[in-house]
Amino acid sequence: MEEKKLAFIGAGNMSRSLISGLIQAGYPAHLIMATNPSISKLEKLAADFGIHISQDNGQALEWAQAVVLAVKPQMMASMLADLQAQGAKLDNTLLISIAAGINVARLQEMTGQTRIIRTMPNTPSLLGLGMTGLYARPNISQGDRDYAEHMMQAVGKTLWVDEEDGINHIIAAAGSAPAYFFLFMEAMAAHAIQSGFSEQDARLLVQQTALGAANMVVANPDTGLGELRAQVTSKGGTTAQAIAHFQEQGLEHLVANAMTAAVTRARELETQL
Ligand SMILES: NC(=O)C1=CN([C@@H]2O[C@H](COP(=O)(O)OP(=O)(O)OC[C@H]3O[C@@H](n4cnc5c(N)ncnc54)[C@H](O)[C@@H]3O)[C@@H](O)[C@H]2O)C=CC1
Ligand SMILES: O=C(O)[C@@H]1CCC=N1
Repeated sequence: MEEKKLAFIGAGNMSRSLISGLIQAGYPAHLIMATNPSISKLEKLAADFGIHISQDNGQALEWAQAVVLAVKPQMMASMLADLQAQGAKLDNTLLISIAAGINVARLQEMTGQTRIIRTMPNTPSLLGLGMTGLYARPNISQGDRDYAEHMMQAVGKTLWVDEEDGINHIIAAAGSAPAYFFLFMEAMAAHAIQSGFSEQDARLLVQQTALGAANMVVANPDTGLGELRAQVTSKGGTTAQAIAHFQEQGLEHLVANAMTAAVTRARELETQL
């Protein structure tokens, strides 16, 4: 991929995931910078990955050819206003936002520029197993689209959406979704512990099964998810009882409602931030 000088503004969980994935994929550390108000996270990033660090967003902007906007959505407006008050110029930089709930129109207002790509990654990017949605308006060049796509492909899979609201559905299906699986695993592990397993053994049982199930899905692209489930579910057996219980309790409905709640919140943020 093209190797631009790339700055991450906001050195939190998601920046760490992306930086780690990029370094593992061979992106040169000397072409990456991260900024944060507090030094501790920065020092850890520098120690772990050998990247440049700075507490000065203006310095990062001056240095970088592409900038990942990775602060919390609620911090974005003030962070960008501070930058502009310092006299920082945003015009010549490709801006790649990973923030939930801030649309391109709002980012244009906040930055006074239009070279913006909106993305929605997720934390498994840390391991190169991310899933990222991307959206760009028609004004964005193919070169900039390719750069953002290749950057995210270095840390996982990518999917472009044609309509910006598609990003909100990516949030529900991928950005927020690792947490759904963690919640499910937490519930399973808690019950396994109640059944007498040690914490360590409960975690082993759950994590190895989740890993195996995910790999079964990946290894069998032509087999439907329902079919994979059916292969585990012997007629009159134990799985059938568990699945029947999930279905009687409305699991599908619950999942759909939870995903809708994530989309609703993303849209709500878009009107507030
Ligand atoms: N955590 C996740 O799974 C995902 C998060 N996102 C988006 O990524 C963004 C960051 O989320 P997280 O990494 O989870 O949050 P985080 O809170 O871990 O990281 C944000 C970082 O920004 C720093 N920060 C605050 N003000 C700053 C400023 N003025 N200049 C520079 N840095 C500043 C904070 O100190 C913090 O380290 C959010 O906009 C979120 O919507 C997107 C996809 C997934
Ligand atoms: O919870 C959030 O708002 C962010 C966006 C997707 C994952 N974390």
